[in-house]
Amino acid sequence: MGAPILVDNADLAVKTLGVCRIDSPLLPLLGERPTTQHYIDESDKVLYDDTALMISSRGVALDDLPGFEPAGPRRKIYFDPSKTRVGIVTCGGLCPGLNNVIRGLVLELTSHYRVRRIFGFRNGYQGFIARYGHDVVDLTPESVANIDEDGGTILGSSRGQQDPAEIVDCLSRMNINILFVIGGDGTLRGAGQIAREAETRGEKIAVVGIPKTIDNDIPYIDQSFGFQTAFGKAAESIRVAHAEATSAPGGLGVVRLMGRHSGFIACYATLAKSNADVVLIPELPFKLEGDGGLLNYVRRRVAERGHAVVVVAEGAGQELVVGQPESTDASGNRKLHDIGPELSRRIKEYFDAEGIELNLKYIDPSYVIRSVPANPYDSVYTIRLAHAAVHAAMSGRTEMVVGRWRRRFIHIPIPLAISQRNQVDPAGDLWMSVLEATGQPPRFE
Ligand SMILES: Nc1ncnc2c1ncn2[C@@H]1O[C@H](COP(=O)(O)OP(=O)(O)OP(=O)(O)O)[C@@H](O)[C@H]1O
Ligand SMILES: O=P(O)(O)OC[C@H]1O[C@](O)(CO)[C@@H](O)[C@@H]1O
Ligand SMILES: [Mg+2]
Repeated sequence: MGAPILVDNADLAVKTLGVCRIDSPLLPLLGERPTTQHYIDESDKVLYDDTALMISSRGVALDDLPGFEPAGPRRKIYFDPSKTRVGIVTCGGLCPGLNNVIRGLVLELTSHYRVRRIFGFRNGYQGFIARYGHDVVDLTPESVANIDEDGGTILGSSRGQQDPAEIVDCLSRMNINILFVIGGDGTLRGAGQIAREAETRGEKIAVVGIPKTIDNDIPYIDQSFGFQTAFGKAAESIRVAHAEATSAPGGLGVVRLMGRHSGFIACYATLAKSNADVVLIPELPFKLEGDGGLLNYVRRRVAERGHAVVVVAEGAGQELVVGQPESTDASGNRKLHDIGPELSRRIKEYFDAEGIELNLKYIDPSYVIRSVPANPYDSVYTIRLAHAAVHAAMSGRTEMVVGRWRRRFIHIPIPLAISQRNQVDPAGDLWMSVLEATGQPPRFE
């Protein structure tokens, strides 16, 4: 049986604004380097398939094998640096490393390419829209020098739909040639619209994204920046919950972590601090009642060990919260019901009804995990993504994001990056590791 063919070369082709005629200022650094494990030449590609079955199922010649365009500096670039004007914007929820990306972009643009004008647009896509009255910020090596020491984003962020035509009007008025967009799936949808609006008008504006998501829900990326910092911080809450639970009779810690549609934070935080007994993720519905239900399992676990810790991702068990109104945020994302308190209430009720002592401590680190500065791993990762984004934009790539696929830095067309959501695969080895670490059954049903 052949493996399914997921994408082909047409899906992976990145748009360019035109022929590159200008020698890159980085040329002296580039030399003649062959592709190795540590470097990939611009003429090469990073293969999409990496198993023999996937490759053989295509029945194609090597040239036709789908491969991502590698990131990195090009020998020829599209934009003349001395005349290039750049914009940077951050949108959506916070993520560790946003300031690192801004800093990395500014330093690479100025130090190597000698770009002179870089504008920071304030408060997400609102920053382009005149009626909001947000000033633009001049970004210089001096103004970004130490911003990586702080969480958040010096530019501010926002949610809420803005008109791509108005955004392109603004970019044209300001003669901006390159726009760097740092944001999640919604932001990248917006970035795609901006790139296409510019294209329709015949404007040569490169729109390059740096995908941001603590939920790690953007596909075709090994892991998103800030994710490691976020789950590391989340793991501290699991440790706290465990300490509380083990220090009281009938101790139970319930930890609610972010993750709307993807349970990666819950899984990784649990594996990082493997003393949770149960992990609940949005990808796997669960039943509370009955022999195979969660309540019975938690009761048994507390009886056997004297304590237990339950980790629940915010998008898990939404169907269990009834009678609350449905709503959306400014960007149209569904606002989730708060599963943490509801789950705690149901567990308490159950233990009360069974007449079993319970000392439940509820912990929700909430925004703490995403507003902290990037850890050293994410600091390295963000600066490398920023470098890759600058090289891509200067060479005229557009409607694309930078990413890392199997440890290689690559270019991903925006339509592909927003084509689906990255989720924990209940049949995959990550979830298997979670089951191994917690000892919980594969399903509560
Ligand atoms: N479907 C869409 N089409 C065009 N633009 C969008 C769309 N969804 C969101 N946007 C734009 O992207 C911005 C950010 O979107 P959103 O609030 O969904 O955050 P996000 O980028 O997905 O990040 P997060 O991971 O925090 O949700 C919004 O200000 C909005 O203008
Ligand atoms: O409260 P806010 O800022 O709208 O964002 C909350 C959401 O943003 C995220 O952190 C993603 O950016 C989700 O995990 C969370 O549900
Ligand atoms: Mg989103």
